[in-house]
Amino acid sequence: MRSDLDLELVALTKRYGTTVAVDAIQHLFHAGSYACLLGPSGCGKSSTLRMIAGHEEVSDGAIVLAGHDIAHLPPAKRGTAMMFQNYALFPHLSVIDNVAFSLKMKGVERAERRRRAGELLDLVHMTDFAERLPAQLSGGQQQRVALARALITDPQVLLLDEPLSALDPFLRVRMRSELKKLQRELGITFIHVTHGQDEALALADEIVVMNNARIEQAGPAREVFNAPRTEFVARFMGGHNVIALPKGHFAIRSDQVTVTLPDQGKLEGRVTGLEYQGASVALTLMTAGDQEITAVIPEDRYFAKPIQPGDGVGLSWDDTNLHALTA
Ligand SMILES: Nc1ncnc2c1ncn2[C@@H]1O[C@H](COP(=O)(O)OP(=O)(O)OP(=O)(O)O)[C@@H](O)[C@H]1O
Repeated sequence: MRSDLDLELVALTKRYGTTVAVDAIQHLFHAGSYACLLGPSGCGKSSTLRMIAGHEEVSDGAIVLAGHDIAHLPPAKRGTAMMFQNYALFPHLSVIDNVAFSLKMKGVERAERRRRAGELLDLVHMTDFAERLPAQLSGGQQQRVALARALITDPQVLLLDEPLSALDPFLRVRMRSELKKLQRELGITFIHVTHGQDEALALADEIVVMNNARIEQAGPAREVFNAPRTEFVARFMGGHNVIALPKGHFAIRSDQVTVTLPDQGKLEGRVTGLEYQGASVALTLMTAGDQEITAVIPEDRYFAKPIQPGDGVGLSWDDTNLHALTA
């Protein structure tokens, strides 16, 4: 259902000289949703985000927020705010002055901007650090300050460029659940750029997969993971095999491939590799037709009847789990 605060990209294009970084993309971000722009390095994610923020000029197309084309407005007038990868805090300003900065630029008087900044610091649990300088904070704390600073303008859309990439893996997982919680509490649209599939699956209501300057597939996280439409999406999301069958190319999840006795499968193969993964075991198999297939088996099932590299096996699946690929 469309709402007044949706954000729509209409044939949005970015060219740098002869390089087309974003090629006439079309997309509707529903108001209040958490969207992840996902794709490999160089696919055009950051250029898209920066155009929405107003930090990159639009070559062609429109960016419609709340019914108005904001593509040519200055960043502060768009109803969007951006949180940068390196947080971009002012090193000489205290935490609270960093957060209040954009209100100062707008001419809001000191008492009011400190009150508002205090509220935002409370929201991100950083009240106790209000008078510190950014250099006296950990990476995770700096990130909270950067979030508060972006949110102080009351944006309808918060844009986050790889917000978790500077954090260590443990903190990354913790901060990602905090981001999700914050988005739910605020009820505004978050658009989060990442090249991490796990991050996108964990956070997004909607995943927008980009490849070569275009949107390859967009939809709810579960749908994009379970029903990839192209070979690129199947491989990039991971956890899938792409197999060529007489009727065409199909994706099937590795945990939906079963290993049988050699003459009982749909395809015959040989085990070429074996990886213990804790809860499961990943078997790499080469079919008679030279296709590499991975089967992920629960570890108890594997150890009840272990098979070894070199063993001949059959491979089977439920045909309803095959997803036809269009490219
Ligand atoms: N300022 C620029 N001048 C020229 N080309 C650029 C510029 N910025 C980006 N590009 C090119 O545009 C394409 C898309 O870049 P972009 O940064 O949007 O991709 P990305 O998906 O965000 O990549 P990454 O994950 O590495 O940040 C790339 O081919 C890149 O080299």
